[in-house]
Amino acid sequence: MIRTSAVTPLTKIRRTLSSTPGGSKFREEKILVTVRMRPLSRKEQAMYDLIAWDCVDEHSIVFNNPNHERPATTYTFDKVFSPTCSTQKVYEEGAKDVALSALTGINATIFAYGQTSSGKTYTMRGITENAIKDIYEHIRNHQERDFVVRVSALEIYNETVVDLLNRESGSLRLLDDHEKKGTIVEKLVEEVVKDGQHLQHIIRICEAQRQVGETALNDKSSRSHQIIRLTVQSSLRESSGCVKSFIASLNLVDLAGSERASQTNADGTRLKEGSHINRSLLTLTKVIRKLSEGKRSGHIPYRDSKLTRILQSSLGGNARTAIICTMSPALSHVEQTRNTLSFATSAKEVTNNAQVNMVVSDKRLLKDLQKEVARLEAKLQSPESSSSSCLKSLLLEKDLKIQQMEREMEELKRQRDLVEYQLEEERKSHKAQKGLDQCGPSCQVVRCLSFPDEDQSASGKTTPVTRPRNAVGRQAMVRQSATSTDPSMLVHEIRKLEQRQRQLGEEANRALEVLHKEVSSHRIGSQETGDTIAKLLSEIKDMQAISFISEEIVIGDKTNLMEEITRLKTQGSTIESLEKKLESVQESIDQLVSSFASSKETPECKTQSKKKKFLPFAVSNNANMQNIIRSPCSPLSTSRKMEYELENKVPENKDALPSSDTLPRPFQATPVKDRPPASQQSNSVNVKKMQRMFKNAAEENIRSIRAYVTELKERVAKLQYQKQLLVCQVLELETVAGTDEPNIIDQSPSKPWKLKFEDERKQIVMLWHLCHVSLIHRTQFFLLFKGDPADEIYMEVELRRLTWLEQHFAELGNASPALLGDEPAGTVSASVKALKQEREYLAKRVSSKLTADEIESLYSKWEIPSGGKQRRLQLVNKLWTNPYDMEHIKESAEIVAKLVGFCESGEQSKEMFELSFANPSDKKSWMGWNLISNLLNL
Ligand SMILES: Nc1ncnc2c1ncn2[C@@H]1O[C@H](COP(=O)(O)OP(=O)(O)OP(=O)(O)O)[C@@H](O)[C@H]1O
Repeated sequence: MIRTSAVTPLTKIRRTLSSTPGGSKFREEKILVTVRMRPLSRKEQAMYDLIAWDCVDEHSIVFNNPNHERPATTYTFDKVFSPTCSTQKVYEEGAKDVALSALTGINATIFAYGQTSSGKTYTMRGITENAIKDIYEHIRNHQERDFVVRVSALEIYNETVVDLLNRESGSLRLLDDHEKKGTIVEKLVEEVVKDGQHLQHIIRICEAQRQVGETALNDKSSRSHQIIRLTVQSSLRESSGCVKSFIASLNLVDLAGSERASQTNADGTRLKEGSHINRSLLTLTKVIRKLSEGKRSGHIPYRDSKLTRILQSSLGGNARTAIICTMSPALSHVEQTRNTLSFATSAKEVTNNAQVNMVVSDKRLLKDLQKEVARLEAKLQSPESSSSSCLKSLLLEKDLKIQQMEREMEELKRQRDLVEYQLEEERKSHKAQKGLDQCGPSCQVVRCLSFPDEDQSASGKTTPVTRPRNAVGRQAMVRQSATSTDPSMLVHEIRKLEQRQRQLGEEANRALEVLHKEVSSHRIGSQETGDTIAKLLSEIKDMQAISFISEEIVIGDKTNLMEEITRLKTQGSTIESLEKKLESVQESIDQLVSSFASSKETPECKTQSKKKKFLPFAVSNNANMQNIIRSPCSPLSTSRKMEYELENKVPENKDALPSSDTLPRPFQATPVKDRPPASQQSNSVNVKKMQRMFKNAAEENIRSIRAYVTELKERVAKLQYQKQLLVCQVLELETVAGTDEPNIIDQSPSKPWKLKFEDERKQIVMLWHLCHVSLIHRTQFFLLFKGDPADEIYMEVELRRLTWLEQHFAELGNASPALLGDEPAGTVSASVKALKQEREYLAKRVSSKLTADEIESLYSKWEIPSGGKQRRLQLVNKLWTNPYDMEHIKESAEIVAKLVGFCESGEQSKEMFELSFANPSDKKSWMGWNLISNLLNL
């Protein structure tokens, strides 16, 4: 963290223009950067959000760290406007000067930048209104000049440029304007404006045309970037008769706001819009960052987005530019606000090179010429001009007039070239002069245009370093892990997990092969059953193919962790496919079970098929699975519960178990000893009995495979969880390795555990909310970890995992649709969908898990209107919705716990959070196999 200059007097910070000798023909100046903080919104107030920022003076803003762990970060800008500042003041001090440059032939751009709902549209509306008022006042006060004002307006929506004055023209093309080194929007309509009122009217029409949509953060969120361009041309006929015109454009830009899908709850269209918005803002940020580094000559990625292409001349080019960065004061938006302030800090360093755009008005002369010609022609056609002599003289007069005008035009063109030549010469001499200066050219610009304070210049740093929350907040922990964890160990652990993943697939395969043999050798079940098992086999083989890991990769000391992470990231989809395959295997098994069940007619079988309804993973519950499987600790996802519900028989003959060491114990073929000898098959009673016996054995086998697949799913989920942990651990290691900043956190006195626990719990609750984590997972975690000192490691790991997840989601939000495939940011929307399904699942359990009295008292406590529809779902939809209110969280957890039958049970449950990376084979063997082996001991 770097402390930027504190209080700087306005006179110093006003980064004045350098004008050329002999008049202000061109100027080099830095972008004027101001920051406006809006008041807390109603929503933020209702959520008891805290104010995280202080405007300490007119130029500085400081982060109010609620934890008071570190010295506050101060950011300094040309002007900082507190929540009580009026838009009039923002205009006067942050935009007016730049806006009115357009009246003197200098291009100007004013834009608002900031997170969604931070107040960009609100601010730009006021700026535009005030600018229009001042422009027309200026026109009234300068009657000696002729003014022509034209307006055009466009929006960039999902990377498509649309004319707001003529939507019908569809998507507009951008063309390069080589002469002006800018971009032309083809076929963009320009309206000539009559007066201020007319202009306001046109702008209102444009606003109504703009793409606006509702998001969780803003009821009327602008979903596009809007650019209103006013072109002002003013002409003056000088005493010499020469007409000189100034022509310049004023761009009023209201950008769409950067957003996090997790905060806006964006889905479908909104999500797609959001990713386009974020992508073009990312390009804008890159352009600003490059320009701020003084890389004007290097490649600046203007062409990477339509926004930067259109604004090219306003970013480091021929224009004066003012940026108003808008921000929310809320603590919940602190990360986004930091990003905005970081953007603003870079923008401060960008230098523009504005020029006076003077035109010698050929067009005006042509107009005069046309008028004159028209007059003469009219005269020619009049009855008085019928005589030939008159006609001849008129024609002569006309020719003379044309010749005279052509000469005049030539002269004016010559004068224009001369002026341009002089300007070019002035520019060159100005540059040469700067080159002679001891400090060098850039130094002079800095000295004259900006005034960094002594601290900054001494340190050589002017940009406050903003880190991601996790990197700052948990630096101490990272340091610890950095010293205690060997990177190659981590890679090794990752490989071990992957190895285990493959083994699981192989085990499932072997189990199915046994079953297949069983079914075909005893002709149990129908042809369909055999087919289903064959399908299962191929599915599990596919699953193995997916999880195949190249053996060629050698784990050495020098393993490149970043490469490892990249590989793991690309495997994200592999794990997803594995989950899908498991889903499909589960479905096939369910079909198999039902085909067996339907072929049985015995009463005991009926009982079994009834029992099947209570199995947690019946086909009808598959939708819930996706959600549940994401959480490694959901009580419903444990196969144990299912096994308890399976019919269990006491073994009668343990010796009968075949000893195969290639198979997991329970999955042995039906004992040969128990098979009916061929001679006995004539005895119909015995045959029936035997057949029933085998049928039972096969059926139990299928059930056990089902339980096994469930277990597999759970292990895959755990694997994914462990991978997440490893990935973030490796990333943190890399971050720590790549920084040479002093460890600020390490120096601060450590907090008492109780306070730290409360603080971390709040962060975890917030991250659960932001990442749409399963409610069952939240409940279990919340109820299990209550501040015991031994919980510290679990808390840290959960926090890390969630922080990583949140960043991952945010990156998905920034990624281009091309990278994300057909459904952008699929993981975020999948999480939202899964959470919705989980709520529906929980709602279904309300009647069976709570008494009528309990339900009624909950309805009244949670304000569910009587007589309303789907009251159970309404109730569940209210659970876990307010991450700021710990009482609400506690009550929500208690209700969810009742609904899923979760009871707090010490260490064993905690173990489900799988913190150690010990080889899974070192752990207790899976209970399921023992149970199944008992079943086979008929
Ligand atoms: N300075 C302010 N004072 C009072 N209210 C404000 C201020 N700035 C913004 N608001 C209010 O905050 C809400 C969001 O503002 P606005 O729509 O301008 O945000 P935005 O940054 O343009 O959002 P988006 O990027 O989603 O379009 C609006 O209701 C607006 O009236």
